[in-house]
Amino acid sequence: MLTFPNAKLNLGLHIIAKRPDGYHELETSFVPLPWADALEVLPTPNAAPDTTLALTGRPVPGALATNLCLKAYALLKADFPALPAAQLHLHKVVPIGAGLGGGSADAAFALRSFNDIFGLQLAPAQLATYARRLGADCAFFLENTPVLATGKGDEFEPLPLDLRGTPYVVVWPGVGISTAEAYRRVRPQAPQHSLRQVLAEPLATWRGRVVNDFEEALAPAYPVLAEVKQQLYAAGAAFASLSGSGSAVFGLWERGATLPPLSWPSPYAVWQGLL
Ligand SMILES: C[C@@](CO)(OP(=O)(O)O)[C@H](O)COP(=O)(O)OP(=O)(O)OC[C@H]1O[C@@H](n2ccc(N)nc2=O)[C@H](O)[C@@H]1O
Ligand SMILES: Nc1ncnc2c1ncn2[C@@H]1O[C@H](COP(=O)(O)OP(=O)(O)O)[C@@H](O)[C@H]1O
Repeated sequence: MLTFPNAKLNLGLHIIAKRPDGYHELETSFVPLPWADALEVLPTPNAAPDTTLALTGRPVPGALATNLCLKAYALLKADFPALPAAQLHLHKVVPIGAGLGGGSADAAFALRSFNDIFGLQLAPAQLATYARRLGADCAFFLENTPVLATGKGDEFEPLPLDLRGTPYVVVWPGVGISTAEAYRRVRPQAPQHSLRQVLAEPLATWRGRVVNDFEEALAPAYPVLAEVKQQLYAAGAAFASLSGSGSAVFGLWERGATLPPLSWPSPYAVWQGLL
């Protein structure tokens, strides 16, 4: 089974409080971004006993066993001991440590592939429970529709936000930022605006009102983030922001606008198109 685990963008991100379990209470929104890895999951040929993962494309740091695709398999195997072995191939495209949720997307798509090819018949709510155990934002990628996320960023409500056809540019500035490190730099605070309310207003009104709290917290250590954001505004973006805990910065243009030619230094990675 071949799937294309896509990335996400965060539109606004309020870090409201630190919880007793060490996680943070959030308010954010997730929208799917059509920038994707490719993940093939097959039953092993001749019923070979071991699950394998071949990696191509962008290097994924860490030991193979820590790859979220294999962690997804291990989680199901613990509950379904008779689960046959699988042969996985992940072609990594989405930058890592980018705030684009690439690892979480791989995990969610892997869970769904195991469910389908091995006929586990897990209902959507059961798959979401497994996904939450793999990462706070992982369950978003099962439905992949715009949501407002609260709690640890794992409780979702549908968001009536239709950005289809909106031109976007996503810039990864050649450096990854660990999510845990980014949270350590933030001072939680109550938000000034209700994100749901501000996102209900036109894109043209979002600048300065749809706020990602990680931007201020990361600015001293990563000045490149503000530089890229400024360049996107200079190029005519209606709204620009850091995604999640960074390091990717994106710009959104009004529907029908033509994206200007933009050039970025190596080793930046850039993706653009229509949402
Ligand atoms: C920041 C966000 C915003 O959408 O996304 P990314 O920028 O990573 O894509 C998410 O909160 C990331 O979700 P996810 O990447 O699934 O996080 P996890 O693997 O569960 O947690 C990684 C680490 O981030 C911190 N963490 C995560 C979520 C949260 N609500 N509070 C936290 O403090 C914890 O230190 C945790 O150990
Ligand atoms: N399949 C995977 N793709 C990307 N990162 C993965 C994967 N499996 C495990 N990881 C680990 O997850 C971390 C980054 O996850 P990722 O979701 O890309 O971060 P972010 O959401 O901030 O972009 C890294 O430590 C990386 O080694």
